[in-house]
Amino acid sequence: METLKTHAVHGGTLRYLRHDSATTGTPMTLSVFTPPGEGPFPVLIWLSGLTCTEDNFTTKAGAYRAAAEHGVIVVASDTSPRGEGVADDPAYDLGQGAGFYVDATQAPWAPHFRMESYVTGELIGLIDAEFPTTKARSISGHSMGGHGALTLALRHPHLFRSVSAFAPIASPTRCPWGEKAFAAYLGDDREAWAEHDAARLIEAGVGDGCYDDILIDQGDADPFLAEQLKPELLTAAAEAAGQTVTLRMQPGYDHSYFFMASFIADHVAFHAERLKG
Ligand SMILES: N[C@@H](CCC(=O)N[C@@H](CSC=O)C(=O)NCC(=O)O)C(=O)O
Repeated sequence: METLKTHAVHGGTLRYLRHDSATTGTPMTLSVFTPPGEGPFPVLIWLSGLTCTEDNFTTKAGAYRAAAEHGVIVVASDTSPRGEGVADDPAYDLGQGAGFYVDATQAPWAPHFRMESYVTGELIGLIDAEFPTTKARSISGHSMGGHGALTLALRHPHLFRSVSAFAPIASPTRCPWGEKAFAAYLGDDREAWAEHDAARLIEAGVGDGCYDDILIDQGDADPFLAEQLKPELLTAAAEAAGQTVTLRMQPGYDHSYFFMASFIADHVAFHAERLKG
């Protein structure tokens, strides 16, 4: 891994890094915060939303004071492969910056858009190899990244101790962002789509019993709430399946990183409690 920049923050160290990914076949960038001390430390993986790189969370979420206090490494991934030879779309909700944390099966996306394998395989392996980790890890994310955190945690429960999300796309098979991306990346077979839909996975009992609670914060002034995010589909599925989900509707908050900065410390504490047990 190549270190691009290093900053001291809250007594720890923040690094911006780049590596050549065998999974996506492209260079991938990320940031890693290590708390003060020698470690080993547990890890929180963060997945961002549409249009983001690793930088949005790193500069705007204000997560590192809490991460330093709790002794947690925080890793922020990019949201897709990028580069001149990588397929793209002019719209903000498809292609580069919009990888949706699935492995694409369709042309022209399939060769590089392999974000599920990247996060659950190569990224996690690299972090454990290069940083002083306990090998215990949790996952969280925002919007498209909230969908990614929930689905990767449900589909790979052996990898994660806990999962939380901010304003996640709760059921991508039932909203315009998800329908567009899944049709492009996964093709016409809606049964294949359901395997990457958090509400439908919970409904089907996937990940059953693996997480004692799933913490979700959602702003009630979020402009995407009714059309794209639909947290009620997640809570209905959870109730039917007997999965505890704590959905906190936060009055007056929108979809921005100001919302996340307001509650990120609660999420770090939620994960730290489960990572240390
Ligand atoms: N450009 C779009 C909306 C883009 C947007 O709001 N992106 C969100 C994530 S949305 C779901 O995945 C985001 O995190 N943006 C980056 C930031 O730093 O705020 C539009 O104009 O509608």
